[in-house]
Amino acid sequence: MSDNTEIDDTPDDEREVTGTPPEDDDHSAADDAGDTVESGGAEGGGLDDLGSEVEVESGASLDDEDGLLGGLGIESTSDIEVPDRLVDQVIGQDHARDVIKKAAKQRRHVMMIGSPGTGKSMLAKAMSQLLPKEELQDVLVYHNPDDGNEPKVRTVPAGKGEQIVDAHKEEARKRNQMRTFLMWIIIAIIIGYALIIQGSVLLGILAAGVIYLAFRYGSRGNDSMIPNLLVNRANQTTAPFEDATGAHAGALLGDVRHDPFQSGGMETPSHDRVEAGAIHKANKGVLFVDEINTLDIRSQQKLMTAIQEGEFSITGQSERSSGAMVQTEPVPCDFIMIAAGNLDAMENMHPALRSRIKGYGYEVYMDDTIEDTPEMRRKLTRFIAQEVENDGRLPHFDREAVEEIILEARRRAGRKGHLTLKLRELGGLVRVAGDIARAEDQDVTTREDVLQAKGRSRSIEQQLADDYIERRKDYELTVNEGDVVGRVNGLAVMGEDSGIVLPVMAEVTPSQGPGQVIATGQLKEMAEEAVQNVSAIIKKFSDEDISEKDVHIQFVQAGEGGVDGDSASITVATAVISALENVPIEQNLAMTGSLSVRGDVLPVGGVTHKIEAAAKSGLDTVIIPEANTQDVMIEEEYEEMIEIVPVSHISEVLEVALAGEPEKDSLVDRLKSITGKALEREVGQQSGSPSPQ
Ligand SMILES: Nc1ncnc2c1ncn2[C@@H]1O[C@H](COP(=O)(O)OP(=O)(O)OP(=O)(O)O)[C@@H](O)[C@H]1O
Repeated sequence: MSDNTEIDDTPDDEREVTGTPPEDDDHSAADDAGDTVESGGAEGGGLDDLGSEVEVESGASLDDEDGLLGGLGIESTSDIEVPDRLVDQVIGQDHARDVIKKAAKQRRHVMMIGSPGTGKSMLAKAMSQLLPKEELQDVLVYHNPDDGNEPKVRTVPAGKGEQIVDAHKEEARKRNQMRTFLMWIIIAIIIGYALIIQGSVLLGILAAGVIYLAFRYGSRGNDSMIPNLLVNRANQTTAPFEDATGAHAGALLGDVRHDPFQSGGMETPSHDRVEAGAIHKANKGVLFVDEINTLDIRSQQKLMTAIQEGEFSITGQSERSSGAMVQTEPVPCDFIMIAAGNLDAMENMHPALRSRIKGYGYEVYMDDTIEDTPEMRRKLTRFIAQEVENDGRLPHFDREAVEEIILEARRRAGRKGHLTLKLRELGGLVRVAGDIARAEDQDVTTREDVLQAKGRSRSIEQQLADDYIERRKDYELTVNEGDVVGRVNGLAVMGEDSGIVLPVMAEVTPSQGPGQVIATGQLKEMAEEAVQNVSAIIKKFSDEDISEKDVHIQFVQAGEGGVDGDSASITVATAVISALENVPIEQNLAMTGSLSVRGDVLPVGGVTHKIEAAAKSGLDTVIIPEANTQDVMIEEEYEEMIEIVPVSHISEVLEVALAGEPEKDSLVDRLKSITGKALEREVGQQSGSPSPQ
């Protein structure tokens, strides 16, 4: 199979998978051959062909589309042929891939916004492979005899530059040979004259020295005729790809080196000190700038000029250097720019540069996840093959190892029915697993290796979170049994992929003046909002008005972890109700959820990691928002350890979390007896807003 192979874009539910490759007269392999720019949105790899090309394992049927490998009948990833073109190696990101193909054809700029490791620079590189390499040019800088500080710039077809420089060098060499020959003749004559006619050896040596120096420095002029090959595109197999991420002005826009001698015959001619910037090296190719907002504003402005003009003179970037005196004629920089970054990058980039890209190009948002279909699982299998082949040293993965990686891709998606597209990180797992197998001299990487790799390739946050959980156990800080008034085990996330138990304590005291919410640190705002939201509910169901009391909230050891948004607001509300009513809370449970003013429990992020943290901390029940149930993808080992209770209303939270029976007619009693919908209605009426249907 090659990049020219048949491509199956048919949706899974429409395609019948059989042992023979699907036939498609309109899209034959020959159609794709030689297609440099447009592939009609098709993707290479032809994974659906695999069943016919590789031996199908007994029992592994291609009709088994629900299998983890999407029905692929392979024994290991070595049975998969990796497409040659980078654009065909991209997994998912269909929109971005189509845009790249279109933009390559139309020579448009592209802005790609999205999470790290989702394939932005890979696509940019892929674009450079789609551009015609016939247009590539070499750039030469020549000495300008009229103005030494304004070197001349000339372009020639790729490969010609070297020939021109060689020809000049040869000419200079011949001229130097002639001069040297002449010099020695003159020296011989002078020495002969001094010895024979004048009879003075000293005079002869002095005269010879003077002549030698005169010839030596006089001949330097010859070198100044040799042009400087600023951009050399000889032997280039694709259009250039230049990564200017984090480049300082000189590396981006070109520079002229300082010359300490500057005059007196020792100086280096200015054209020889000119250095190309990434914008010039990217001429006729792709300039990729990640985190574009980190470029200083001056560089962004100049980049904009370069985009507009398609050429940009090179000058010394340091004002105090002699290079600043030099400014070349305009140097071509006709590149396609791919600006990348996360959402912040977009907000902080120079508005004129942004509008330039917007006006003359495309903007793409990269996907973090993709729907989990048999087709995608087949592609993920190919991804593993790609990573193994690109590394060059790793053993291929057997079926079970591939299955384990696909399960991990599901887990990392954090969304039911999806697979992660943060493939750099997943590729990291593939490499660690492969390294483990290699260290053991295995022929293939097995499921065991992947499981070991998962343990080893934990992020810093995961390691910190586990350490934190262990330390809390050591100091017996995690309370996981009995019941306590005003204390609730909350849950928080650390980084992107780990959770911790974050207890919240509340105390309600009479206030001297108007009541306040007293909480410290960055969580103060969230605590205040949570208390405000719960106060409407409390007011409705009791004679208490907590706005007349001081509510103290403490996030125990919150400095060690983070709370995302308001994901601890049901925790705060429960702790406040418990403290106010003096009703204890079960300590064997933890909770996460966001509280609305009407008492609804709204979805939050990182539930899987939070649930796992609760299990690791020895808790046996966890309350999560009902809307998050579809996101739960905890590891098998935790499934037995913890019961997950989905809730949609604060009344259900209290039902589960409060210990013992509340006093008749108390706030808690009333709250517990009311269903979510009824409470919604009552609070809705109280606040004068219509209740939802
Ligand atoms: N969609 C994808 N398809 C195939 N491989 C991918 C994809 N996304 C990432 N990878 C793998 O991850 C590696 C890193 O991806 P890449 O550098 O393109 O990410 P990025 O989005 O540019 O990230 P960053 O913004 O951090 O530079 C790639 O070389 C490739 O191995």
